[in-house]
Amino acid sequence: MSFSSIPLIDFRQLQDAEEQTKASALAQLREAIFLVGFLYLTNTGLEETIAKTHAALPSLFSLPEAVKEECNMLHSPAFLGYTRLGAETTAKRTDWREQFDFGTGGERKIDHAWDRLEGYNQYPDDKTQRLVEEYLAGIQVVSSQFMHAVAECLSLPRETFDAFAGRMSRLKFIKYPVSQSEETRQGVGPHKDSAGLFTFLSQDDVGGLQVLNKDGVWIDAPPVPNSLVVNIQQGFEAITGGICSATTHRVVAPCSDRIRYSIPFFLGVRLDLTLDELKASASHIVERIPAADNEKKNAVDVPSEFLSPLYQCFGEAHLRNRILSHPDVGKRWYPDLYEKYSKQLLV
Ligand SMILES: O=C(O)CCC(=O)C(=O)O
Ligand SMILES: [Fe+2]
Repeated sequence: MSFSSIPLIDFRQLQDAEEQTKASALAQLREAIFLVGFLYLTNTGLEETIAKTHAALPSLFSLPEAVKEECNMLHSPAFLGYTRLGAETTAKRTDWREQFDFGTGGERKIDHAWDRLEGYNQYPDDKTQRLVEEYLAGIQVVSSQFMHAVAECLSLPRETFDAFAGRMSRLKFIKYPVSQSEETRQGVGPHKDSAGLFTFLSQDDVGGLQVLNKDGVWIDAPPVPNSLVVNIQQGFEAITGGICSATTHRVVAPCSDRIRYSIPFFLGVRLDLTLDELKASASHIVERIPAADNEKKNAVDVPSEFLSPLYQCFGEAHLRNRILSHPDVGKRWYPDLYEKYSKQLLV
Protein backbone atom coordinates (compact mmCIF):
# COMPACT_ATOMS: atom_id res chain seq x y z
CA MET A 1 0.00 0.00 0.00
CA SER A 2 1.27 3.45 -0.77
CA PHE A 3 0.08 6.60 0.99
CA SER A 4 0.60 10.02 -0.42
CA SER A 5 -2.23 11.83 1.33
CA ILE A 6 -3.42 12.04 4.89
CA PRO A 7 -6.88 10.86 5.97
CA LEU A 8 -9.39 13.28 7.46
CA ILE A 9 -11.34 12.04 10.48
CA ASP A 10 -14.45 13.84 11.73
CA PHE A 11 -14.21 13.99 15.54
CA ARG A 12 -17.95 14.60 15.96
CA GLN A 13 -18.82 11.51 13.94
CA LEU A 14 -16.63 9.37 16.22
CA GLN A 15 -19.24 9.91 18.92
CA ASP A 16 -22.32 10.24 16.73
CA ALA A 17 -25.59 8.98 18.21
CA GLU A 18 -26.43 7.39 14.88
CA GLU A 19 -24.82 3.93 15.03
CA GLN A 20 -23.97 3.61 11.34
CA THR A 21 -22.25 7.02 11.20
CA LYS A 22 -20.18 6.26 14.29
CA ALA A 23 -19.21 2.77 13.09
CA SER A 24 -18.03 4.12 9.76
CA ALA A 25 -15.99 6.92 11.42
CA LEU A 26 -14.41 4.38 13.80
CA ALA A 27 -13.47 2.17 10.84
CA GLN A 28 -11.81 5.17 9.16
CA LEU A 29 -9.96 5.97 12.39
CA ARG A 30 -8.69 2.41 12.66
CA GLU A 31 -7.31 2.49 9.13
CA ALA A 32 -5.80 5.96 9.60
CA ILE A 33 -3.95 5.11 12.81
CA PHE A 34 -2.83 1.58 12.16
CA LEU A 35 -2.36 1.42 8.39
CA VAL A 36 -1.50 5.01 7.44
CA GLY A 37 0.05 6.23 10.71
CA PHE A 38 -1.26 9.83 10.94
CA LEU A 39 -4.44 11.83 10.29
CA TYR A 40 -6.19 15.18 10.36
CA LEU A 41 -8.93 15.57 12.98
CA THR A 42 -11.75 17.98 12.16
CA ASN A 43 -14.83 19.22 14.01
CA THR A 44 -13.21 19.13 17.46
CA GLY A 45 -15.23 22.09 18.77
CA LEU A 46 -11.97 23.85 19.70
CA GLU A 47 -11.86 26.05 16.59
CA GLU A 48 -12.49 29.29 18.47
CA THR A 49 -9.92 28.64 21.19
CA ILE A 50 -7.35 27.63 18.59
CA ALA A 51 -7.97 30.72 16.43
CA LYS A 52 -7.73 32.97 19.48
CA THR A 53 -4.46 31.36 20.55
CA HIS A 54 -2.90 31.63 17.08
CA ALA A 55 -3.92 35.29 16.97
CA ALA A 56 -2.01 35.91 20.21
CA LEU A 57 1.27 34.26 19.15
CA PRO A 58 2.89 37.09 17.15
CA SER A 59 2.69 39.49 20.09
CA LEU A 60 3.78 36.80 22.56
CA PHE A 61 6.97 36.16 20.59
CA SER A 62 7.48 39.92 20.15
CA LEU A 63 7.73 40.46 23.91
CA PRO A 64 11.03 42.05 24.94
CA GLU A 65 13.92 39.56 25.04
CA ALA A 66 14.35 40.25 28.77
CA VAL A 67 10.75 39.17 29.49
CA LYS A 68 11.13 35.98 27.47
CA GLU A 69 14.52 35.23 29.04
CA GLU A 70 13.02 35.53 32.50
CA CYS A 71 11.11 32.33 31.84
CA ASN A 72 13.95 30.62 29.99
CA MET A 73 13.78 26.83 30.14
CA LEU A 74 17.23 26.93 31.75
CA HIS A 75 15.46 27.66 35.06
CA SER A 76 13.40 24.48 34.81
CA PRO A 77 14.45 20.86 35.47
CA ALA A 78 11.04 19.97 33.95
CA PHE A 79 12.09 21.45 30.59
CA LEU A 80 9.27 24.00 30.76
CA GLY A 81 9.64 27.59 29.61
CA TYR A 82 11.13 29.62 26.80
CA THR A 83 13.71 28.34 24.28
CA ARG A 84 15.41 30.99 22.20
CA LEU A 85 16.35 30.54 18.56
CA GLY A 86 19.24 28.13 18.07
CA ALA A 87 19.15 26.48 21.52
CA GLU A 88 17.45 23.25 20.46
CA THR A 89 18.89 20.24 18.66
CA THR A 90 17.19 17.40 16.77
CA ALA A 91 18.98 14.61 14.90
CA LYS A 92 22.28 16.33 15.85
CA ARG A 93 21.41 19.58 14.02
CA THR A 94 20.19 22.91 15.33
CA ASP A 95 16.46 23.57 14.95
CA TRP A 96 15.55 26.97 13.60
CA ARG A 97 12.68 27.89 15.88
CA GLU A 98 11.73 29.67 19.07
CA GLN A 99 9.24 28.20 21.52
CA PHE A 100 7.46 28.15 24.86
CA ASP A 101 6.86 24.79 26.55
CA PHE A 102 4.01 24.45 29.05
CA GLY A 103 2.50 21.49 30.85
CA THR A 104 -0.18 20.20 33.17
CA GLY A 105 2.36 19.46 35.90
CA GLY A 106 2.66 20.63 39.50
CA GLU A 107 3.88 19.37 42.87
CA ARG A 108 5.38 15.88 42.65
CA LYS A 109 7.15 13.45 44.95
CA ILE A 110 10.64 13.02 43.49
CA ASP A 111 11.84 9.43 43.70
CA HIS A 112 13.70 9.29 40.38
CA ALA A 113 15.40 11.82 38.11
CA TRP A 114 12.53 11.60 35.60
CA ASP A 115 9.94 12.59 38.21
CA ARG A 116 11.40 16.08 37.85
CA LEU A 117 9.97 16.23 34.31
CA GLU A 118 6.55 16.90 35.86
CA GLY A 119 7.11 20.41 37.16
CA TYR A 120 5.86 23.97 37.13
CA ASN A 121 5.08 26.33 34.25
CA GLN A 122 6.85 29.61 33.70
CA TYR A 123 4.60 32.26 32.11
CA PRO A 124 5.82 35.51 30.57
CA ASP A 125 2.56 37.24 31.58
CA ASP A 126 -0.98 36.65 32.90
CA LYS A 127 -2.55 36.85 29.46
CA THR A 128 -0.44 33.92 28.27
CA GLN A 129 -1.30 31.95 31.40
CA ARG A 130 -5.02 32.40 30.73
CA LEU A 131 -4.59 31.35 27.09
CA VAL A 132 -2.60 28.25 28.03
CA GLU A 133 -5.13 27.26 30.68
CA GLU A 134 -8.04 27.66 28.28
CA TYR A 135 -6.27 25.72 25.54
CA LEU A 136 -5.31 22.91 27.90
CA ALA A 137 -8.81 22.64 29.35
CA GLY A 138 -10.27 22.14 25.86
CA ILE A 139 -7.64 19.89 24.35
CA GLN A 140 -7.49 17.61 27.39
CA VAL A 141 -11.17 16.76 26.91
CA VAL A 142 -10.80 16.23 23.15
CA SER A 143 -7.66 14.09 23.52
CA SER A 144 -9.24 11.94 26.19
CA GLN A 145 -12.34 11.36 24.03
CA PHE A 146 -10.05 10.62 21.10
CA MET A 147 -8.29 7.91 23.15
CA HIS A 148 -11.69 6.43 23.97
CA ALA A 149 -12.46 6.29 20.24
CA VAL A 150 -9.10 4.61 19.57
CA ALA A 151 -10.06 1.87 22.05
CA GLU A 152 -13.50 1.55 20.49
CA CYS A 153 -12.09 1.25 16.98
CA LEU A 154 -10.21 -1.84 18.22
CA SER A 155 -13.43 -3.19 19.78
CA LEU A 156 -11.93 -2.68 23.24
CA PRO A 157 -13.70 -1.03 26.22
CA ARG A 158 -13.63 2.77 25.92
CA GLU A 159 -11.47 3.25 29.03
CA THR A 160 -8.73 0.82 27.93
CA PHE A 161 -6.03 3.46 27.51
CA ASP A 162 -6.95 5.51 30.60
CA ALA A 163 -4.66 3.28 32.70
CA PHE A 164 -1.66 4.47 30.63
CA ALA A 165 -2.38 8.20 30.85
CA GLY A 166 0.37 10.27 32.46
CA ARG A 167 -0.11 13.06 34.99
CA MET A 168 1.58 15.54 32.74
CA SER A 169 0.71 16.47 29.17
CA ARG A 170 2.63 19.19 27.33
CA LEU A 171 1.68 22.13 25.14
CA LYS A 172 4.02 24.21 23.01
CA PHE A 173 3.74 27.53 21.23
CA ILE A 174 6.25 27.59 18.37
CA LYS A 175 7.53 30.25 16.00
CA TYR A 176 9.55 29.38 12.89
CA PRO A 177 11.20 32.51 11.51
CA VAL A 178 11.66 32.95 7.79
CA SER A 179 14.64 30.88 6.72
CA GLN A 180 17.41 32.72 4.93
CA SER A 181 19.94 29.99 4.28
CA GLU A 182 20.34 26.24 3.94
CA GLU A 183 21.57 25.97 7.57
CA THR A 184 18.33 27.43 8.86
CA ARG A 185 15.97 25.27 6.81
CA GLN A 186 15.61 22.70 9.59
CA GLY A 187 12.59 24.02 11.50
CA VAL A 188 12.70 20.83 13.50
CA GLY A 189 14.62 17.76 12.39
CA PRO A 190 13.18 14.26 11.85
CA HIS A 191 11.86 12.84 15.12
CA LYS A 192 9.17 10.84 16.85
CA ASP A 193 7.39 12.63 19.68
CA SER A 194 8.49 11.24 23.01
CA ALA A 195 6.21 12.74 25.64
CA GLY A 196 3.37 10.25 25.44
CA LEU A 197 0.52 8.71 23.47
CA PHE A 198 -0.70 11.02 20.67
CA THR A 199 0.12 14.56 19.50
CA PHE A 200 -2.60 17.01 18.42
CA LEU A 201 -0.98 19.73 16.36
CA SER A 202 -2.52 22.94 15.14
CA GLN A 203 -0.54 24.58 12.36
CA ASP A 204 -1.22 27.91 10.68
CA ASP A 205 -1.59 28.26 6.90
CA VAL A 206 2.11 28.53 6.00
CA GLY A 207 3.02 24.82 5.58
CA GLY A 208 6.34 23.03 6.01
CA LEU A 209 5.28 19.99 8.07
CA GLN A 210 6.21 16.63 6.56
CA VAL A 211 5.57 13.06 7.70
CA LEU A 212 7.33 9.84 6.78
CA ASN A 213 4.89 7.38 5.21
CA LYS A 214 5.02 3.60 5.32
CA ASP A 215 6.98 3.58 2.05
CA GLY A 216 9.73 5.58 3.77
CA VAL A 217 8.88 8.67 1.70
CA TRP A 218 8.46 12.17 3.15
CA ILE A 219 5.05 13.58 2.28
CA ASP A 220 3.71 17.06 2.93
CA ALA A 221 1.07 17.56 5.61
CA PRO A 222 -0.31 20.78 4.16
CA PRO A 223 -2.45 23.08 6.31
CA VAL A 224 -6.13 22.07 6.42
CA PRO A 225 -8.24 24.86 7.95
CA ASN A 226 -9.79 24.05 11.34
CA SER A 227 -8.00 20.74 11.73
CA LEU A 228 -5.49 19.17 14.07
CA VAL A 229 -2.77 16.89 12.71
CA VAL A 230 -2.70 13.78 14.91
CA ASN A 231 0.60 11.90 15.25
CA ILE A 232 1.34 8.69 17.06
CA GLN A 233 3.88 9.12 19.85
CA GLN A 234 6.41 6.68 21.24
CA GLY A 235 4.25 5.84 24.28
CA PHE A 236 1.49 4.47 22.08
CA GLU A 237 4.05 2.69 19.91
CA ALA A 238 5.37 0.90 23.00
CA ILE A 239 1.88 -0.03 24.25
CA THR A 240 1.22 -1.70 20.90
CA GLY A 241 4.41 -3.73 21.22
CA GLY A 242 6.07 -1.62 18.51
CA ILE A 243 3.54 -2.75 15.87
CA CYS A 244 1.94 0.67 15.53
CA SER A 245 5.05 2.73 14.95
CA ALA A 246 5.34 6.34 16.09
CA THR A 247 4.98 8.94 13.34
CA THR A 248 8.30 10.34 12.15
CA HIS A 249 7.91 13.97 11.15
CA ARG A 250 9.86 17.19 10.60
CA VAL A 251 9.37 20.82 9.66
CA VAL A 252 11.24 22.29 6.74
CA ALA A 253 11.37 26.00 7.41
CA PRO A 254 9.11 28.02 5.17
CA CYS A 255 10.77 29.30 2.01
CA SER A 256 8.09 31.95 1.74
CA ASP A 257 8.55 35.34 3.38
CA ARG A 258 6.11 34.33 6.11
CA ILE A 259 6.75 33.28 9.67
CA ARG A 260 5.16 29.97 10.66
CA TYR A 261 3.44 29.36 14.00
CA SER A 262 2.24 26.04 15.39
CA ILE A 263 0.73 24.65 18.60
CA PRO A 264 1.34 20.99 19.41
CA PHE A 265 -0.29 19.28 22.40
CA PHE A 266 1.38 16.08 23.58
CA LEU A 267 -0.90 13.72 25.49
CA GLY A 268 1.26 12.35 28.31
CA VAL A 269 1.96 8.76 29.25
CA ARG A 270 2.81 7.28 32.69
CA LEU A 271 6.50 7.83 33.29
CA ASP A 272 6.88 4.79 35.54
CA LEU A 273 5.78 2.23 32.92
CA THR A 274 8.36 -0.33 31.86
CA LEU A 275 8.47 -2.43 28.70
CA ASP A 276 8.21 -5.61 30.80
CA GLU A 277 5.11 -4.34 32.54
CA LEU A 278 3.62 -3.47 29.18
CA LYS A 279 4.24 -6.94 27.85
CA ALA A 280 2.08 -8.26 30.66
CA SER A 281 -0.59 -5.56 30.82
CA ALA A 282 -1.04 -4.68 27.15
CA SER A 283 -0.99 -8.11 25.51
CA HIS A 284 -4.80 -8.06 25.11
CA ILE A 285 -4.41 -4.75 23.22
CA VAL A 286 -1.53 -5.91 21.04
CA GLU A 287 -3.51 -8.88 19.75
CA ARG A 288 -6.13 -6.50 18.32
CA ILE A 289 -3.71 -4.27 16.40
CA PRO A 290 -3.85 -4.72 12.64
CA ALA A 291 -0.32 -5.24 11.36
CA ALA A 292 0.98 -2.72 8.84
CA ASP A 293 3.97 -3.23 6.62
CA ASN A 294 6.63 -0.98 8.16
CA GLU A 295 9.64 -2.52 6.47
CA LYS A 296 10.41 0.30 4.01
CA LYS A 297 9.72 2.96 6.63
CA ASN A 298 11.96 1.26 9.18
CA ALA A 299 14.85 1.23 6.73
CA VAL A 300 15.13 5.05 6.79
CA ASP A 301 13.52 5.84 10.14
CA VAL A 302 14.88 7.46 13.32
CA PRO A 303 15.14 5.25 16.44
CA SER A 304 12.54 5.01 19.23
CA GLU A 305 13.94 5.65 22.70
CA PHE A 306 10.93 4.01 24.36
CA LEU A 307 11.59 0.66 22.73
CA SER A 308 15.26 0.63 23.71
CA PRO A 309 16.23 -1.80 26.48
CA LEU A 310 18.78 0.81 27.65
CA TYR A 311 16.14 2.69 29.65
CA GLN A 312 14.37 1.56 32.77
CA CYS A 313 10.98 3.08 31.94
CA PHE A 314 9.19 5.68 29.77
CA GLY A 315 10.27 8.41 32.17
CA GLU A 316 13.95 7.71 31.65
CA ALA A 317 13.56 7.50 27.86
CA HIS A 318 11.68 10.81 27.83
CA LEU A 319 14.27 12.44 30.06
CA ARG A 320 17.04 11.31 27.70
CA ASN A 321 15.13 12.80 24.79
CA ARG A 322 14.70 16.14 26.59
CA ILE A 323 18.35 16.28 27.70
CA LEU A 324 19.63 15.70 24.17
CA SER A 325 17.12 18.12 22.58
CA HIS A 326 17.91 20.89 25.08
CA PRO A 327 21.57 20.25 25.91
CA ASP A 328 22.03 23.52 27.84
CA VAL A 329 19.14 22.64 30.18
CA GLY A 330 20.31 19.03 30.38
CA LYS A 331 23.88 20.01 31.33
CA ARG A 332 22.64 22.38 34.00
CA TRP A 333 20.19 20.08 35.83
CA TYR A 334 21.38 16.60 34.93
CA PRO A 335 25.16 16.87 34.26
CA ASP A 336 25.90 13.18 34.90
CA LEU A 337 23.02 11.99 32.75
CA TYR A 338 24.00 14.43 30.01
CA GLU A 339 27.46 12.84 29.95
CA LYS A 340 25.99 9.37 29.87
CA TYR A 341 23.26 9.89 27.27
CA SER A 342 25.31 11.97 24.88
CA LYS A 343 27.82 9.11 24.58
CA GLN A 344 25.22 6.38 24.30
CA LEU A 345 24.05 5.01 20.97
CA LEU A 346 20.46 3.81 20.80
CA VAL A 347 20.12 0.06 20.32
O1 LIG B 1 5.52 22.72 14.27
C1 LIG B 1 5.14 21.66 13.80
O2 LIG B 1 4.35 21.60 12.86
C2 LIG B 1 5.66 20.36 14.36
C3 LIG B 1 6.29 20.52 15.71
C4 LIG B 1 6.82 19.24 16.24
O3 LIG B 1 6.87 18.24 15.58
C5 LIG B 1 7.29 19.18 17.63
O4 LIG B 1 7.54 20.22 18.23
O5 LIG B 1 7.42 18.05 18.17
FE1 LIG C 1 6.99 16.54 16.86
